Amino acid sequence: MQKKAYLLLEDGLLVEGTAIGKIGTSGGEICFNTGMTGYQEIYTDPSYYGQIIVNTNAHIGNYGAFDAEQESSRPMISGLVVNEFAHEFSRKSATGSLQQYLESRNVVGIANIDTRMLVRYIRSKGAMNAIISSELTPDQLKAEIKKVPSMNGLELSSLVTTKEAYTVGDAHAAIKVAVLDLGIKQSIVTNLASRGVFCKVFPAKTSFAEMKAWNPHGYFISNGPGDPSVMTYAIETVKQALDSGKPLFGICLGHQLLALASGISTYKMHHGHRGLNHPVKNLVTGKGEMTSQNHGFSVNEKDIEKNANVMVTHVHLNDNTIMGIRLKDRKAFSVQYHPEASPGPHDSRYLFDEFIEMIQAEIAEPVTA
Ligand SMILES: NC(=O)CC[C@H](N)C(=O)O
Repeated sequence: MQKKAYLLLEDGLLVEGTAIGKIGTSGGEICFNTGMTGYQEIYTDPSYYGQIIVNTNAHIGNYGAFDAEQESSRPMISGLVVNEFAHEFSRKSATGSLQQYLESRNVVGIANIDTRMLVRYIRSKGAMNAIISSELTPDQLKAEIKKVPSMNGLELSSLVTTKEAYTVGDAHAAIKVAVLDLGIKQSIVTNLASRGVFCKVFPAKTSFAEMKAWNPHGYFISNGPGDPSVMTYAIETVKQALDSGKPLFGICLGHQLLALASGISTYKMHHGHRGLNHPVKNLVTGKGEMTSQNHGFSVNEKDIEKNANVMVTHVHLNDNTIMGIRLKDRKAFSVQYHPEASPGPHDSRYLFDEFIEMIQAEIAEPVTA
């Protein structure tokens, strides 16, 4: 017999389903991802820390779990909501079932939920907190959900960043990049290292001076969870990295921090973008890209209009939100979406090449002091 579970939303919507993963109670901000594949990469993306994920794909778990398909060492999500959950899996290389994977890693989930209804609900009401439980009554949950912190104003990177700095790639490579880990996805580092970059990944609160002492040719600012506007320590690091004149590239949270360091504010979106087929237009080349996205905050369009030093390079074709910026007086650029796309289409991987070309140009003709 499957155990009963409840999902309660902050505004009082209560839905009943069946327990998956670990028996327990867990709260967070509820958001949905429309990707049809790549569930394990999504659950282990540290940008999702503090969030309950609704997978819109109707079947989840069919291909089991596989150790190599992780974006970090463990699932980072606060909970999981699915429609039909596959307890059986059909892939030879799988290391186990998704149920075993979630249970052994303490992820609380709920299945047999009308996810289509739920997504339409979140889309109309906006982002909000939720709680899942396979042990508490609906009345107990009403008290419990009040303890879940709001994503607005929440700093989370320091909870998911690496404790110690580490290196990835060939130590004799011609290019060295200092990576600020605010909750980085492994495939971002892999994308840099596979292009011949020697990376040193630093903990979130590392001072700029410490990163500079390693003598990198460029700086990379990673993705990560939480509200960028309260990350004063990281905004300061980005400002100093910009002042150094060395090339800088930011992805997602790193993009938001480049904007904040340039005097442009960020805001919480109504319900965010999370999926694998978000259409983006590159305004420089005029080309379209299908992109992988996962963000709930965005860079303020109005502030950009007032800042002559910031050029918009990419926009979202569904809602015109800012998807990429470049500074006119610095070798610095960033995108709101995920060019490493794990999971997702590989249309935007050229951005890693552009970063490397920028570094090569700087090495050939340094403009830095
Ligand atoms: N993937 C990310 O880096 C997410 C950035 C930020 N936490 C947001 O939700 O917008």
